Amino acid sequence: SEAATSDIEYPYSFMTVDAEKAASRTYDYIIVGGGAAGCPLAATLSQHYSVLVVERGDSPYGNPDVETTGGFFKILLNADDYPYVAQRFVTEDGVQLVRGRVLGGGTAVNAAFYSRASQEYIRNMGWDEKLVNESFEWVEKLNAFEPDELTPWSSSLKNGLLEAGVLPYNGYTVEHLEGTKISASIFDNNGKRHTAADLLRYANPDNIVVLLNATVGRILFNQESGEINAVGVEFTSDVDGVFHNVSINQLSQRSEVILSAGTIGSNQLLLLSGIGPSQELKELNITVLLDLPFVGKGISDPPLASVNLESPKPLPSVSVQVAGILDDSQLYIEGLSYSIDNNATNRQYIGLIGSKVAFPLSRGELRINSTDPKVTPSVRYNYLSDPFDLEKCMLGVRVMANLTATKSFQEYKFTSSDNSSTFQFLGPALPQNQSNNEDLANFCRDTLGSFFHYHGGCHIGSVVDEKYRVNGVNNLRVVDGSIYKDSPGTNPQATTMMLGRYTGIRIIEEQNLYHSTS
Ligand SMILES: Cc1cc2nc3c(=O)[nH]c(=O)nc-3n(C[C@H](O)[C@H](O)[C@H](O)COP(=O)(O)OP(=O)(O)OC[C@H]3O[C@@H](n4cnc5c(N)ncnc54)[C@H](O)[C@@H]3O)c2cc1C
Repeated sequence: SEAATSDIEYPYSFMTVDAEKAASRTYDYIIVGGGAAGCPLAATLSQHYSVLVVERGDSPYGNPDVETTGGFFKILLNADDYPYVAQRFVTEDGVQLVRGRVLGGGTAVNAAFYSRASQEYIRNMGWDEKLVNESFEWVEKLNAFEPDELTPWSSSLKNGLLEAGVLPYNGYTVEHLEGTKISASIFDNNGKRHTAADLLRYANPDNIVVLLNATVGRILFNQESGEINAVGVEFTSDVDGVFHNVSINQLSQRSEVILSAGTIGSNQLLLLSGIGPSQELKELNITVLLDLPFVGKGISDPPLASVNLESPKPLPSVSVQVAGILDDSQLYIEGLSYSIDNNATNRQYIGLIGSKVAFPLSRGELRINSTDPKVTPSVRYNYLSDPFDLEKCMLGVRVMANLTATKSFQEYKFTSSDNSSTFQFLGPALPQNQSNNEDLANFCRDTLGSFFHYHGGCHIGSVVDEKYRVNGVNNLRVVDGSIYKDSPGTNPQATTMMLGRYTGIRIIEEQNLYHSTS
């Protein structure tokens, strides 16, 4: 399919595909990637500084796959052909994942569940709790909606969790609370998705340019008196097909390039720019700018075990509305329903229950094996390699078995001619005997998947400092899910959008401090 052309009307006056024009001036901040973190960060910085966002994907607005609830499943099925809104990749472990390739990033292609990280996580990140709360509220004003009703599958899940003892019942809340809760969705009650791109409504339109269909290939630097300074980025535009360079305002000492290209994209861009483990870079003939051995190391993705039950009655396709949080927040039980078109007359309705190990100890690594920024690097998460993760996964399978044994799930059984009723599974059946550890472990391995909450690789300390500035380089920060060593536990988008806003405010504060002391 064709890339966007300049005559498409965008809802924001500052969105453009005119690469030449966008690159013809300098900016205080160049943000690479307009995803969950990049959009709120850009909107916030534009209140005081000039900002360019360079996003490889197109606009999410007017795209029914992005904007409607049913689109989510289509995205998962169709994620492949360039330049579709999602890009499929398969990890070295063999798990199929996708990445957003559209303004809004993951928030434009995800399962929409909106839930804040726990107070404990916020404290462990060293974040200021007051500013965190204000930043969450800022996001939620535009992007978080209380569902006015639960769909049949979500109701069964909620009631089943309560019957199975995942207590207390916390009702509707965006807070992280142990027990069973309904949380917000980034779909509103008319079924319209609100991506992180909506947070650009907060931007100062005179101070921001959002360039679409433009893929950054590397960061540009100058080196003076032994210092490495980021000065801009090089990108290619899908519209004019040529390379462009764009620079930060080098007269201002505080201008920066900020990577918000997501866990895969930000690690990849550091490596493509010569910042990373020197041996790996040399193997690809990339000139080493800075040997930073931990770039791409320690990445992680919470493993998921799941069961797919066929439903005897139609179920609407819906994303996640309910979560059971248990075992000291180590386990998250969530579910959704979808349908499969077998042929014109036969539609299969499926309810999925997934159990996620929230804080896995297994770690992996990301390596580039191509110098083409459009090619997803090779990633290995080593899912379930740590015995702790397997143990937690097995516990999750027991919970799912208890859940399906509750009254609330009996209506999903099929009755046979001899009047016996059984579940029909799409994929592996839940183990019959929950005390057989081997069966439980096999179920974890056979159904191994992901809710796409992968993160890490630019960890605080080893790659970036506590303000997310890349160690050993001036004017370069990373602000997105790649800074998380541990996952936010819950589904990460709320925390990552909050992080964009939070860091924007922090940068403005740093600048004010700088101006008032200089
Ligand atoms: C299928 C799926 C379902 C999910 N379900 C949920 C859910 O229900 N709830 C939840 O909380 N979270 C969910 N998530 C996770 C959540 O969406 C992500 O954690 C979050 O979007 C990550 O934010 P980020 O800012 O780190 O990266 P992203 O949001 O991925 O943003 C990165 C952006 O950078 C752009 N980019 C990358 N490389 C380049 C480059 N070289 N040049 C220019 N631009 C570039 C990308 O196109 C993208 O727009 C899901 C994710 C997926 C993929």
